Amino acid sequence: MFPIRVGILTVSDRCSSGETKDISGLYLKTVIDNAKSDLNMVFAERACVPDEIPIISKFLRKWSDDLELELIITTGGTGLTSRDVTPEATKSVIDKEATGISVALLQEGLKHTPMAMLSRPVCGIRNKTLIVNFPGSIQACIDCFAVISPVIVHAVELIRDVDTDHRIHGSPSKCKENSLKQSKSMLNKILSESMENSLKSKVNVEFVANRCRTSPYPLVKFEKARELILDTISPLSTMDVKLRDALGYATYCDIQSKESHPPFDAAMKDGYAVITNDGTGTRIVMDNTLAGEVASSQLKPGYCVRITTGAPIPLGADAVVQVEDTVLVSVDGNDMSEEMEIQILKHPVSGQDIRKIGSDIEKDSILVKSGSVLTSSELGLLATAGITEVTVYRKPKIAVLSTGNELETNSTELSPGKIRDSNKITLLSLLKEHGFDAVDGGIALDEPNDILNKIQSSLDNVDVLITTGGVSMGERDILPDILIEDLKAVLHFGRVNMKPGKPMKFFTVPAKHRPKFVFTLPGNPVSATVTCHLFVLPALRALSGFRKPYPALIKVKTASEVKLDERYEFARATLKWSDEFVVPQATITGNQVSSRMMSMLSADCLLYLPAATDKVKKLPPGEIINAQLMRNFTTD
Ligand SMILES: Nc1nc2c(c(=O)[nH]1)N[C@H]1C(S)=C(S)[C@@H](COP(=O)(O)OP(=O)(O)OC[C@H]3O[C@@H](n4cnc5c(N)ncnc54)[C@H](O)[C@@H]3O)O[C@H]1N2
Ligand code: MOO
Ligand SMILES: [Mg+2]
Repeated sequence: MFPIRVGILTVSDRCSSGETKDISGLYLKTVIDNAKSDLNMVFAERACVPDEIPIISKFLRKWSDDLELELIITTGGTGLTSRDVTPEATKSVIDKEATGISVALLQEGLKHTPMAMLSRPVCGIRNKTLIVNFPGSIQACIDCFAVISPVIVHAVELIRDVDTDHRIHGSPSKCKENSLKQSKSMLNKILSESMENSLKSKVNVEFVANRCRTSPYPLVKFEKARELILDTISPLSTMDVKLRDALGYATYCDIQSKESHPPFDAAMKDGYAVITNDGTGTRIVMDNTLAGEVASSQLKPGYCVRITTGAPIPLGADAVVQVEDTVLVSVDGNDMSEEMEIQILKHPVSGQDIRKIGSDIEKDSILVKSGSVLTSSELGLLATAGITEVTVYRKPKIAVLSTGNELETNSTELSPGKIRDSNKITLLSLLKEHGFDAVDGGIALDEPNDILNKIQSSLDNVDVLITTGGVSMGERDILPDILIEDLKAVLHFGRVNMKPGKPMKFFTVPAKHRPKFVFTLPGNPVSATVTCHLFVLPALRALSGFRKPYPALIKVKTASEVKLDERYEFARATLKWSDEFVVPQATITGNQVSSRMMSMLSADCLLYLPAATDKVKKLPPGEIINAQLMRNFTTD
C-alpha cells in the first residue's frame, strides 16, 4: 500500500501564540520522518492552532476533504479545562467514531499515570481520513504513538476498502519497535534544541572530506600531562563543618588542640590509688572514685582510694596498684558491700599506672596539618582534643556526561547498532568510591547543538565536568571543537603518550567566578576508567585541598614476561602475596584492549609499564616495577 500521509495538528493557545515551542508536534513529525519505511507513513502537514472549535475543525476538514490525508493526529486540548475543546471539534467533523482506539489510548495512558483518566480522546473517521486525538504532553505523544502505530496501516486499509490480502501490515514488528526507540533517542535532541535559549554550535559536521587526517594535538608525556593539570588547579573555597560531617574533607589550616588529654592525671588500671612511700602491706580503703568522678578527700599515709581506669588520681596519691596485686583483708559490716582494708602485695613505684595530664595530647599542640584528609582517626583525635567544628576545603561539584549516538539506556533489548552506556555508572561509582559525589549529566548525541547544550547545562551547575567519548579522529569526534569554538575553552593538552587513554584531553572553560575544569576522557570503557584513576581523581583531590593528591605506588614483581608497548602502558593486574615473595607478584588480567572491561574486573592494581625502547622490548618474569593499588585488600 502507498505510504500513509500524516497531518499533525497541535492544539494549544500557548504554542500558537509563540509563547512555548511545539515540542509534541515536533516529536511526532520526527518520529514519522525517521521511520518512514518501517511504519509506512510519511509526514504531510503540520500546523499549530489555538483551542478554538471553528479553527480546529477548519483544519481537520481541509486536511481531510482537500488534501485527503489518511491520518490526522491532533495533540493537545483533550483535557477538562474550559479551553480544552479538541474532542468537541473532532466530534463535529467525523462521520463515525473509532471508540476502540480511544480506549486503547486511555488504557496506555493509565499504565503511566492516573491523570490519564482526565483526558477525553475522540477518534473517528471523516471521509477516508482517520482522526485521532492525543493529549498534549510529549510523554503522552510518545506512548500514544507507540500504541497506534502497529494498527494504523490496517485501519487505513479498512477505511479505504483496500484488498487486505495484499496489505502491508502486521503485528508490531521488531522493525517498528526499533523505529520508535530510535525516535525516542531523537527526542533528546529535539528537546535540547527546542529549549528556550538553547545554544547553537558553530561547529559544522557537514564537510567530512575536509577533516584533519592527522591529529592536531601534540602528544605529551604522562608526567607532563599530570603536571599541567595540577599547575592549573588550586583548592576551592573553604567551609566550616561539624566533625560528624567532616569525613573525607581536607583541613584548611593546622588544627591545634584546645585541651590537654587526659585533662587530669588519670588511673591506667582498675585498683587502688596509693602513696608509694607506704610500701607493701595493709591499707585502709578511705574512699572510692569511679571514672567521671573526682575524689573528695586528700589521701593520707596508710590509706588508699579504690579507683577505676580513667578516673582522676586523688590528691596525695602518686601511684596506682592494680587489683590483681592486692588481697582483701577485712570488710565493713556483715555483708560484702564495702571493703575496709586491703593488702598491697608488690611495692609500688612512683608514677606507676598513672597517665599524666596532657600525656596523650598536649594543649596547643598541632594535631592535624593543613591539607590533611580527615579519616576516622583524625576525627577521633580532634574530638578528644575538644574540637567540634573544622574549616575544610569544599569538594568540587562534578557532572559526568556520556556522548555517543550509539548509547542507549534502560531498554531491555538493544536496537541495531546501539550499545549500553557503561561509562556513566563506572565513573559515577569510581568517584563515589573515592569520596566524590557526582551527578549524571545525561547522554549527548554526537550532534554539535546537543553536545553544546548538554555541556553548558552541566557547567552551569558544577566545577568539574567529566565527559566520555568523541575525542579521537572520528568525523563525529567533535567534543574538543565545541569546547574550543563555542565555549572558548583553553586546551591544556590534547593527547597523552600512554595506553590506554591516548586521546584524553584537559580544558578549562572561562566562567564568572573561577574557571570550570573539563576532562574529556576517551569513550573506550577501560580508557575512561584508567584515565579517571590517573588524572581525574588526583585533580579532584587537589581541588579539594588534599596535600597529597597522588596515590602511593608500591613495588611489585612481574609473574611472567611482559611485552612492552611503544606507549607508557598502564596494565591491569592481580596481585598475589605469599611468604616466599618479598613483594607481591603481579599477573596481567588477560587481553588489555581498551574496550574490554573484563580486564578491570579482577584487577588489584595498575602496573606502570615503561614504554619499549630500541634495547628493551620486554620485561622478564620477576622484574620489579611500580604499581598503583586500586582496591583495599581483605583475606579469608
Ligand atoms: N583514526 C584513529 N582512530 C582512533 C584513534 C586514533 O588515534 N586514530 N584512537 C583510538 C583510541 S586509542 C581510542 S581510546 C578511541 C577513543 O575514541 P573516542 O574518545 O573518540 O570515543 P568514541 O569514538 O566516542 O567511542 C570509542 C568506543 O567507546 C565506546 N563508548 C563510547 N562511549 C561509551 C559509553 N558511555 N559506554 C560504553 N562504551 C562507550 C564506543 O561505542 C566506541 O566503541 O578511539 C580510537 N580510534
Ligand atoms: O588510548 Mo586508547 O585508550 O588505547 O584505547
Ligand atoms: Mg571516536
